[in-house]
Amino acid sequence: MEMTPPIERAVVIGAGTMGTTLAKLMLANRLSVCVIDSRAAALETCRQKMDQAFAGTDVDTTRLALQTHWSREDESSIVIESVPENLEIKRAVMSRAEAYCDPATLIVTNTSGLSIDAIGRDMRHPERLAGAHFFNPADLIPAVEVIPGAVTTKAALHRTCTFLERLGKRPAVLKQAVPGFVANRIQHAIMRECLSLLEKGVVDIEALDDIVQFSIGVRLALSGPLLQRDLNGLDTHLNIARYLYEDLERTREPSRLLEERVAQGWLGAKSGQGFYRWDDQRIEGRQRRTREGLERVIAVAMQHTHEEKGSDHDASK
Ligand SMILES: NC(=O)c1ccc[n+]([C@@H]2O[C@H](COP(=O)([O-])OP(=O)(O)OC[C@H]3O[C@@H](n4cnc5c(N)ncnc54)[C@H](O)[C@@H]3O)[C@@H](O)[C@H]2O)c1
Repeated sequence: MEMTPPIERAVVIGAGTMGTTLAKLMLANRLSVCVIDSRAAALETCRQKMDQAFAGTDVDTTRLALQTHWSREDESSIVIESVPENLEIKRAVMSRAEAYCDPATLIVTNTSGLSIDAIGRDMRHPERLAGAHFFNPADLIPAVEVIPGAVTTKAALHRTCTFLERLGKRPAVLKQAVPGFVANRIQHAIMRECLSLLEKGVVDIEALDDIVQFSIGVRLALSGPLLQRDLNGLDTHLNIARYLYEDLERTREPSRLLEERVAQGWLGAKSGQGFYRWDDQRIEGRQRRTREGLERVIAVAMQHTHEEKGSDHDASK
């Protein structure tokens, strides 16, 4: 059987929010990484963030290359496209990728929900293109949704998953692509209902956040919704679904409340005002504590899942 060599080099396209944490993930896992961005300033910021993140550690940051131009790549490289969520920009990147990569180079797109087939429409070899949807920050969050296009080969999906596992990730393969994939569909379903409850005046902002965080939020850190419903009882869930669904928000349009806030420039932390008020100090503190907190929550969630797997195994003996 023909053997494909292991991936030794990651080429990340786009040095933005995601590209920077992707580079961090690669370096922390001792991989060479080349980050390509059309803006030199974005590359400079990426360099500063890597120096900051790995100062005083044994991580070799000389494995990081920052370029505004492409280099030739072979099958020991993976290209991870992480440019803005715009079909034209992503298609242009695919065309550059094909010009510089040999046909066996694996290419993945970090799109949050665009069609993989639409991104690969003009490619000569779209069979080696898959979706690999990371979550922010990519160096911390374990899950990665892996999405096949209509012509993606099983071998390309398998290579993508093997690569992700080597990075310590938990790749989960979708059977087919749907807009927003899985996680964003669920996140938007939750937010549609949250915004509807605010609009109807059922609850205020702080109370809503408190209820969600300290009820379903903390539970979801330990088990997925289906496993949780098993423990709760499917009959109980059905009884509630029977009377509740007719009252849930079903709008096909984004919430008016959201439209109004964005129209008046209330974009969240980056504009100083969203649902809450923000200043630089508050943002910095929140980001630092969130990162530290996430590390702890992820460790607890991993440990819990590990113990559960062990006890399931014991029970089946
Ligand atoms: N931000 C998130 O939370 C998040 C989470 C998961 C997935 N994503 C997805 O990841 C992708 C990137 O998102 P982001 O938030 O990092 O965007 P971003 O705007 O922060 O960064 C994009 C970078 O791409 C660069 N760029 C633009 N055109 C380019 C080109 N032709 N060649 C090279 N570089 C180019 C820009 O200069 C910019 O630095 C999007 O598809 C987004 O949907 C984002």
